[in-house]
Amino acid sequence: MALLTLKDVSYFYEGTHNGICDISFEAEKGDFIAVVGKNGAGKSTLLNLLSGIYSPQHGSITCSPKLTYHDLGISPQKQSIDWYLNVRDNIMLGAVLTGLSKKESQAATDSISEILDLTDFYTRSPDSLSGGQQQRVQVARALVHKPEIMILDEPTAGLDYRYSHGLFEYLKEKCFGEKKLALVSSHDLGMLEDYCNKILFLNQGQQFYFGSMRDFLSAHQLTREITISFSGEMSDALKEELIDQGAKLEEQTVSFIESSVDLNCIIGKLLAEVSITSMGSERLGLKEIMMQEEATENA
Ligand SMILES: Nc1ncnc2c1ncn2[C@@H]1O[C@H](COP(=O)(O)OP(=O)(O)OP(=O)(O)O)[C@@H](O)[C@H]1O
Repeated sequence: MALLTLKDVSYFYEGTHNGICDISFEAEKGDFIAVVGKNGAGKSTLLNLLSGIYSPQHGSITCSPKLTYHDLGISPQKQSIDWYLNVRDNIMLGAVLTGLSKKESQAATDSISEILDLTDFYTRSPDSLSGGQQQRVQVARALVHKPEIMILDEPTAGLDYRYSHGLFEYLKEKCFGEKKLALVSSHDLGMLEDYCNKILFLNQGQQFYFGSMRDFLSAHQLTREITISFSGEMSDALKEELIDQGAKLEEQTVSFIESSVDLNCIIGKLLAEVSITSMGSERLGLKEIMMQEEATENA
């Protein structure tokens, strides 16, 4: 049973063709959804619609059972910290505004602050913190009241590896353990690939794919990336030919997507000029798949 249903949702910024068009999907309790797409694909527009910041100009967004604003935890891309409050009060405000008592709010603030390692900054003003520390305050404020639906727009922006992983571990536990729903955009595709069970892939405001992350990856991982290492000097003509065929050339390696070239032909041409020292292949990651799909779609 879907918790959140989007049907043909469109939104365009006034006087432009920019925005999102005909987005439809159903999200269930326990889903941890990666919202991906390159710059300008429409991720923030969609997340702002889900957050209620914008209203659809066409189509509908419904929740079943009906939830209130307090069931949402929202961390927008643009920072929304109250600069005149200290760190502790900023986070606590997120709890108090959802109707928790002062005592409950204090306990909830301590709990999320422990997880995001913010207790040492409690009395500090947000503008005395680093960008990554401010981002953690904003995320803590969005999550402090343990919302049913978490809408996080680039929550790991500015976070180092340790905090990004800590946050994704927390979200994983909330989604898969406590059956809450999270929709998260990020340019850290490796992290999304590792943690999320579903993916919404937007391209130029359109829905390119929505479904299981595993299915999306395995449908594309039939192709592999081949990397050939060589010694010797390659002629400029061969370099140009390889690049024309979509190969990536580095110092002494050439790599390309298996399905996009005639492998025997490339090996023949390489052997005519250089010595091949090793050859390996790797399954494509989410990043390579998206780059490949966007290139095909936009060609
Ligand atoms: N306030 C605005 N007025 C007009 N156009 C806008 C506005 N905000 C965004 N857009 C345009 O709408 C499209 C979608 O933007 P959006 O911010 O949703 O993309 P995004 O996928 O979140 O990108 P990014 O990865 O860069 O954050 C883009 O073409 C963008 O230029």
